[in-house]
Amino acid sequence: MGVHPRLLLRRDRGRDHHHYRYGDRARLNLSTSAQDGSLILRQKPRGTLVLVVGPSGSGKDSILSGAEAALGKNDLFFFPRRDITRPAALGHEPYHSLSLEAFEDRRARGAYSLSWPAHGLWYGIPSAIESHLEDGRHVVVNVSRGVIPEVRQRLQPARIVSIQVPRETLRARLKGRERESESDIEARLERAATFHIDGPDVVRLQNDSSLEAAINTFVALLTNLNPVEENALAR
Ligand SMILES: Nc1ncnc2c1ncn2[C@@H]1O[C@H](COP(=O)(O)OP(=O)(O)O)[C@@H](O)[C@H]1O
Ligand SMILES: O=P(O)(O)OC[C@H]1O[C@H](OP(=O)(O)OP(=O)(O)O)[C@H](O)[C@@H]1O
Repeated sequence: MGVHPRLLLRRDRGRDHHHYRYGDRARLNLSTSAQDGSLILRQKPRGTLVLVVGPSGSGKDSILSGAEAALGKNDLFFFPRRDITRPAALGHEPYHSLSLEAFEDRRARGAYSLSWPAHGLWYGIPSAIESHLEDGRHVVVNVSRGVIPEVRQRLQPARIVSIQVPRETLRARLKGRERESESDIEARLERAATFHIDGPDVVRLQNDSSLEAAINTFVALLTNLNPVEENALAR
């Protein structure tokens, strides 16, 4: 005999509707009709995990921060803070700075949904994103291109927004940012060419003209997210 998943019932922060969950994927919303008081049962879609990826200096943080300014107060979206083993307040991304020891401890205790090393640092995305996704909220975050396979396996539906910038523009932007040394900049330019990102869940976003134009395109994409058909991903 097969094992049936548990049916979970929870009231959503005092609001006038309930969520039912059956197994990992099926979520049902039960609410009351304002017109005649009848009960309405709807399937609630899981939120999409939006990965902003691209080489160092391509504008990930700038585009994310513009989108957060536009949508951060909208309850349909969640923009998590990353944990980074980098000293505090280097650059404009509002991250949570911590020591390598503290990071390893948190990682061992399951505090991160995703984590990776890059540029001599460790990065972590808090595991809280998973309950936001389950609640139907879209989670938007800057990650390494290296975590894409894991996300495709474990955290569907996902959308990968790949930021595109010509190499010489990248070099000029990294110099202008004044966060890294010359040799760090060269290493980041080398790394820029090491990933090839493709698939039906990938959207390419050019950031070679004004930042405002790129932010507007990204915000339009976020407000029109449609899940990619799962069978398209399996191909
Ligand atoms: N469209 C753009 N035009 C001009 N400068 C930009 C543009 N997008 C980003 N920048 C600048 O380029 C630098 C790198 O951007 P940043 O957002 O830090 O990139 P990333 O997070 O991908 O490393 C920053 O100094 C930023 O202000
Ligand atoms: O594996 P890659 O795709 O090359 O990415 C490496 C790292 O670079 C980015 O971080 P961060 O925003 O701190 O660095 P950046 O500002 O220099 O891009 C990205 O979020 C990864 O953590």
